[in-house]
Amino acid sequence: MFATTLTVVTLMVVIRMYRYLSELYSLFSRLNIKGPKPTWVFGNILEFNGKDPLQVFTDWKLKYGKVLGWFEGFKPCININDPEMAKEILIRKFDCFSIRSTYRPFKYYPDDLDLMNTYGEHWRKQRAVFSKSFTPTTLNQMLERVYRTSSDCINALMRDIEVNSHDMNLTEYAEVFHVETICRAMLEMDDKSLLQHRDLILDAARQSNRSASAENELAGLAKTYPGLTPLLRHFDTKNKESHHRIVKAEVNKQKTSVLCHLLTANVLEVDSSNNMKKRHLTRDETMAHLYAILVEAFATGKALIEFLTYELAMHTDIQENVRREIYKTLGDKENPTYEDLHSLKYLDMVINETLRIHPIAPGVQRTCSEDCVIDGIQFKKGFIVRIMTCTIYNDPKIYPDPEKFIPERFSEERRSDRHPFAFLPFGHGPRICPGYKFTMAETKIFVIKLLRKFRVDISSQTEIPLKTALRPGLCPKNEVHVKLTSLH
Ligand code: HEM
Repeated sequence: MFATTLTVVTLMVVIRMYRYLSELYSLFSRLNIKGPKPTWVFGNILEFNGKDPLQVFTDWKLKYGKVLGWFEGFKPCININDPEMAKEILIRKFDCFSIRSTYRPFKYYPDDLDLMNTYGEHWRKQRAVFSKSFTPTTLNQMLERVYRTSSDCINALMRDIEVNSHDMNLTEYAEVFHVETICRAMLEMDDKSLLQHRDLILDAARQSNRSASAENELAGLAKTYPGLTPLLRHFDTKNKESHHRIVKAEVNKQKTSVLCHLLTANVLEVDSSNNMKKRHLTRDETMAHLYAILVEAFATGKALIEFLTYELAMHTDIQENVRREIYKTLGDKENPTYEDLHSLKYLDMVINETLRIHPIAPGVQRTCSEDCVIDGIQFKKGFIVRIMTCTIYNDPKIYPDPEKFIPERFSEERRSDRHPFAFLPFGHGPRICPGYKFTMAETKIFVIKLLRKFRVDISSQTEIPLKTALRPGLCPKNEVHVKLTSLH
């Protein structure tokens, strides 16, 4: 009797599973959305084995067009390879796509409260507070502290070039420059606190990005099968430990900029009697924002400096144009203001071209929160939607000779000929990266200081072409080496 019941139950489970899976994996053909054929349980993830994921996305675009559907394990995903559709999703239909799907599978409290991971009313209120940390006035105050850090970095390079026969491992300096910039400029840490906390912060940022890296099989498994995350997170030990260390660390609460703003800002809320009341951010909300700044800003900003310096070394004529613009626009002014930095138009173009060729954020991700139709395509609640900036950037119809480094593509004239959503290095719409003005300013300061002191060339150790990895943003896979020669 028991054996018969067991057989019947097993059979029913198998039939249900079969029905569920055949319905799931035929979803896109029923919706008339083209895409690679999925295999059961794995979906299309096996196609990434041993390949560059961005190349796989490009190949799919060439084969299936501007919108395609595929499966990450059991999760239905749609890739958007078209600027107009990107605009619909990020702006016009924002209410259906306001949720960001996570790309850091292992999160620890209070990360759930940061901007990356929240949505709805909570996100809207926190975002309003966070954005106010980056007004022109606060940016100018922060930049003063970036100058100090960049001067320290350039002095260290000056000191070390003799020892290293001019071949420099730029990655080491970019990492330290970047973490010190965040600590000094955004958290207004003094030298003593910096000495005390720098390594802790550096370790937390490294571990968080390592944990979410495409090279980490544990993260891959958790992203593909989110149901396994509670089990898998037990193995994410280094990231968890460094996260807890930093969340518990006491930060200087008296004199800080972004931190000070977050500590004193108010959010408006409706209380139980339906009255509006103001309240400060909780300690955990503040900590969540600070942690997000550290890990988001760290890897992206460091990668931008590495990619940019590599391109300047590869194209010394462009480097010379940038140097000329710096002297022509700023003269000998050591510490230009935020507005001065804005007038370096050619440098802007060089940075933008760097972000096009090396898309640090190769996609902008959303989860569809309600069924909707765009351009005849049916988006169902729960779909993961990725706007594939990388496939738009290497489309020869949008960017002719896409493999060539041509800053002039970003002149105002040439930009106005293109779709405004053909370039989205920091996303777009209400969820656009709140740190982009700071990043652009910080990167420009680094370049100004670097090019005033050194000529940058490739060295015998420069990897050409540069190999890249997704950790979780696009970054150089190995250390970036360049040759520096003092100009004085
Ligand atoms: C090269 C540097 C950077 C790149 C390429 C970059 C890129 C991006 C992108 C593509 C998004 C998603 C936007 C969207 O969904 O529409 C984003 C969001 C975000 N970024 Fe950045 N970012 C950079 C630097 C920074 C810095 C310096 C900070 C720190 C202040 C930061 C903090 C954030 C936060 C908190 C969000 C979430 C915003 C929200 O959902 O409301 N990022 N970033």
